[in-house]
Amino acid sequence: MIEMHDIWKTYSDGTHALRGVSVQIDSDEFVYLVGPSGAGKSTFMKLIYREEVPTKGQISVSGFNIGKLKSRKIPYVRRNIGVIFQDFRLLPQLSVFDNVAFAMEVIEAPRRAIRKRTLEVLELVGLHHKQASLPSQLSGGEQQRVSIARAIVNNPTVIVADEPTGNLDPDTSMGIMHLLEEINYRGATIVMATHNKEIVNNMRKRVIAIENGVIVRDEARGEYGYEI
Ligand SMILES: Nc1ncnc2c1ncn2[C@@H]1O[C@H](COP(=O)(O)OP(=O)(O)OP(=O)(O)O)[C@@H](O)[C@H]1O
Repeated sequence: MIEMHDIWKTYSDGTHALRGVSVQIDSDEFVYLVGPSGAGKSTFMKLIYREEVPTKGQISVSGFNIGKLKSRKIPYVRRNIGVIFQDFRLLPQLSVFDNVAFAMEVIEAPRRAIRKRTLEVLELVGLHHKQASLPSQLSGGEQQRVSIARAIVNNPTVIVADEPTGNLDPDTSMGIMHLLEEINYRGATIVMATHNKEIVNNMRKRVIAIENGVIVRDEARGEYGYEI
């Protein structure tokens, strides 16, 4: 569960990226975050995975008041949140297996558990057979599936995806969406920022629209609602 109460985010140059956002997202939800460029979507997501802290207001994720978290607790909370980016952000010198395993190594999981779980999530994303490849040897869709495997390997309760299909063609994008649906079905909350009208209109889910740092629309089975 994610709760924001009167969240304001003002960057150091005075930009008001979010202006009084209040929202509740339940544990089983899949939410699309839409809105024009510069509306505040990435900022909304960064507050969830604690890349940024709010200037004002309260935010809690899975019961943690993450705006006011003690620094020693940050790694513990972060492992409960998987993040997926448009540009994949894989480590180019590491194999597919090691890119995924790395996320478990940093939390000091036991070696055998790392091997078992890494192979399990690579199977889930359909890349078991590519475990020894380098990211540069994969297609864009395959690289995104590795980044999804990395995001879910520690069993997070929340997945934040910022334009996950932004660099992918329509067919590959649908494959990624089905994978995210499966992960949601298995119990993770998913918040996904997107400019992809077809996906939002074809896979009807809750849509939260942000404009100018304010939530202007919040619909249970919403539409994209913008022309581009
Ligand atoms: N680190 C920063 N310092 C100053 N201003 C920032 C910073 N990050 C974002 N902004 C500004 O905050 C506002 C919201 O940006 P944000 O990245 O959240 O928008 P967005 O909706 O994700 O846009 P896009 O769809 O283009 O990714 C914009 O005006 C942006 O220029």
